[in-house]
Amino acid sequence: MSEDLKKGLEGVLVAESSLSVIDGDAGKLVYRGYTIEDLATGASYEEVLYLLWYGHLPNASELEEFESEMASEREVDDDVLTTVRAMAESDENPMAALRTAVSMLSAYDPAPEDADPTDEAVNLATGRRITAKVPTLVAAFTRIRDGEDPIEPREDLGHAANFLYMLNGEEPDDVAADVFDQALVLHADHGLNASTFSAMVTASTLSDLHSSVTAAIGTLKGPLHGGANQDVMEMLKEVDDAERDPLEWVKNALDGGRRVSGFGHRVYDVKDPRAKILGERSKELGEAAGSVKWYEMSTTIEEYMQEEKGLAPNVDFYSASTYYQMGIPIDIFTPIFAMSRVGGWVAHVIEYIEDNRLIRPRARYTGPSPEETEFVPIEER
Ligand SMILES: CC(=O)SCCNC(=O)CCNC(=O)[C@H](O)C(C)(C)COP(=O)(O)OP(=O)(O)OC[C@H]1O[C@@H](n2cnc3c(N)ncnc32)[C@H](O)[C@@H]1OP(=O)(O)O
Ligand SMILES: O=C([O-])CC(=O)C(=O)O
Repeated sequence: MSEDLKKGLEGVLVAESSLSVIDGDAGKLVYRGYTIEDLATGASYEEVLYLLWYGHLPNASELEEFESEMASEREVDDDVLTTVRAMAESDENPMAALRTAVSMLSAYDPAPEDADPTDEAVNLATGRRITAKVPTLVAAFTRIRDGEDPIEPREDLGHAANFLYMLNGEEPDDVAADVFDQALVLHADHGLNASTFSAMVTASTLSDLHSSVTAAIGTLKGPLHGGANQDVMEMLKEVDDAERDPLEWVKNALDGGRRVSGFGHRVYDVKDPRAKILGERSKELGEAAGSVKWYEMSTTIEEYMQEEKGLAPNVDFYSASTYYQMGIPIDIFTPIFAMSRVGGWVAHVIEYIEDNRLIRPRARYTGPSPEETEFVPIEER
């Protein structure tokens, strides 16, 4: 075995996957053969879930049946809502609350306790239930935290529109529902990103799907991964509130050795194709509201980061101002990412464990050898 050390597993191939592929030089993303641009403009989040989970785009009747199955699974048990309330009232971090709530869902899930963890039909049904319930958990947490009562899901709305309805208490207009649905499509899958890999590591021990998704949520939470969308908006707000020059803020951050959230990527060397689409949405939302200040601030920073650091924006950079202009609270930007990516986590787990092998890399040992140490019993230390 080669002793080459690949810190952060950069470039290491660990699995085969037919789910999504990234061309990091050209800035292209494809789900099962379909470009992200075609899917973002032509397919709903439910269609993309179907594509990822069942291997092909649904026809009209397949989609209708799938949408109604998903919609019928949205409600969560009262015990789970009680725990969500306790976490919201004690101001728990929204991603931590989501991680706990998803873990708790398993206690109320109808899948048999002794189900074979590699049973695809069981995993598809469980994955569908988890994916259907995540928006209900996020909306309930946010409303309770903001001093409002949670709103029950509706079955007659699509996945995106129903979430906005549960969040705001009123049906979204078509523009809001479309922009949000598109954001869900764009975030659904992205190769072996850290949270997906985390889900796969858990699944590879033949653990259960709730455990995999719980592990993935914990991984997505970090600021180097999904947590960056919240950090981007906090940066833009800080600059705006203090009426500072955005470039002065960015230079200061870089001079202080800090990273600018929303820039850089392990796989893309050029602008993330999702950032291109979300940038357009951010601009359109600004134009509709009569001010493109968030978009302009973002493009100013983008140009500077590209010229000075050679770093291009990733998906989190423009999702931030898109969500903000839709009135979504900043600290649920990352739970919204999870709401979409759960589809990808489920798909990768099912794909990987079909031909499972325990994921277990090695570390190069740099500690002392037994010749360099002498064991001393505790009473003599
Ligand atoms: C959905 C997603 O997960 S997209 C990514 C979201 N995360 C962020 O936006 C956080 C900011 N970005 C980053 O921290 C990184 O670009 C990552 C974590 C996304 C990718 O990291 P890696 O591929 O491991 O690159 P690595 O961390 O080795 O960085 C390479 C160099 O670029 C620099 N760099 C990378 N990103 C940034 C950034 N956003 N701001 C400033 N410098 C950066 C690093 O400091 C490093 O410089 P050095 O070689 O002089 O030390
Ligand atoms: O692929 C990655 O490393 C991070 C990312 O953009 C994503 O998960 O969407």
